[in-house]
Amino acid sequence: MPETLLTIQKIIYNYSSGKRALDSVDFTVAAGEFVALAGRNGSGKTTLTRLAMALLKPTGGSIHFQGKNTAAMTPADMARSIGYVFQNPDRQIFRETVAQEVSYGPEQLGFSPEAINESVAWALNMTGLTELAGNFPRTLSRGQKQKVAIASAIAMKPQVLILDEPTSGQDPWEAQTLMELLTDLNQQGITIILVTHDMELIAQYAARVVVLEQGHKVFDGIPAGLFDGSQDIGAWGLMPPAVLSLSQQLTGVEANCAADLVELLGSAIKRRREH
Ligand SMILES: Nc1ncnc2c1ncn2[C@@H]1O[C@H](COP(=O)(O)OP(=O)(O)OP(=O)(O)O)[C@@H](O)[C@H]1O
Repeated sequence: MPETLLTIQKIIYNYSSGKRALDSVDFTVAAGEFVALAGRNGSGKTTLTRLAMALLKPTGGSIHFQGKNTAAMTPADMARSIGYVFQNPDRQIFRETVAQEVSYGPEQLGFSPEAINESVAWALNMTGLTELAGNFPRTLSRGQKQKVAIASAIAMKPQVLILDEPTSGQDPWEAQTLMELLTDLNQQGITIILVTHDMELIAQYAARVVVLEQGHKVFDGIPAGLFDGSQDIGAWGLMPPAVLSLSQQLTGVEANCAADLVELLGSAIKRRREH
């Protein structure tokens, strides 16, 4: 059985305004998972990930990483285990070249010069940025900047990567390339926690989805279980992916993505011709 990496137990978080953003949420993540964290605006997703990174301290409950209580840990401590990619890549890009940007984290963590070179080369290669190593990051496209942010996070060799809406503001092509990158990273053993509103991405890429609603966890299971009609997802501000609704109507079978729908329709047409 895969090792449990992150264990969030009965977490409560109140902002200083008195707003209770999370109320008794349990959330565990095992090594190698690809989990989506969904929920309407203000449901508590960012608060939960910021707690996991020790950027916030819980009002109640506990957070353990690999069995160790993180109460006394700082964001810098957590950065060794969990990489965080912000929604807006401009928030975390400030060095002169892509390579310098990506080497910043490993330098801060005290990697040896050899280890820095090795991890930067690996991270640039994984994200397809090797050719752009000498470029000025701010002149890159939004999708490329997002990849620089991901390269910077994975160069620290974290076990878990948390991404907050990484495809927002990207065209469908960039979004798909980015999701394929996350799938590759997951296959290389990096655990992925993806914060997203995008149900199409959840259906196509995530193995598990956790839904928050007004600071409560209301669903934790496989994406198909979220979209099979057994849950009142409209009450949580969610809509099933269009491709899934369409495939149910046209073929009576659920397709997770457009490619699956094309295949299902192709076989349905073939069967009809044969009869
Ligand atoms: N700094 C803050 N001070 C007071 N309340 C806050 C603060 N940050 C967030 N909140 C409130 O806490 C609740 C949860 O916010 P959070 O940002 O975690 O939600 P979210 O699901 O990430 O939303 P979004 O999808 O819009 O990013 C919301 O009601 C929000 O208004």
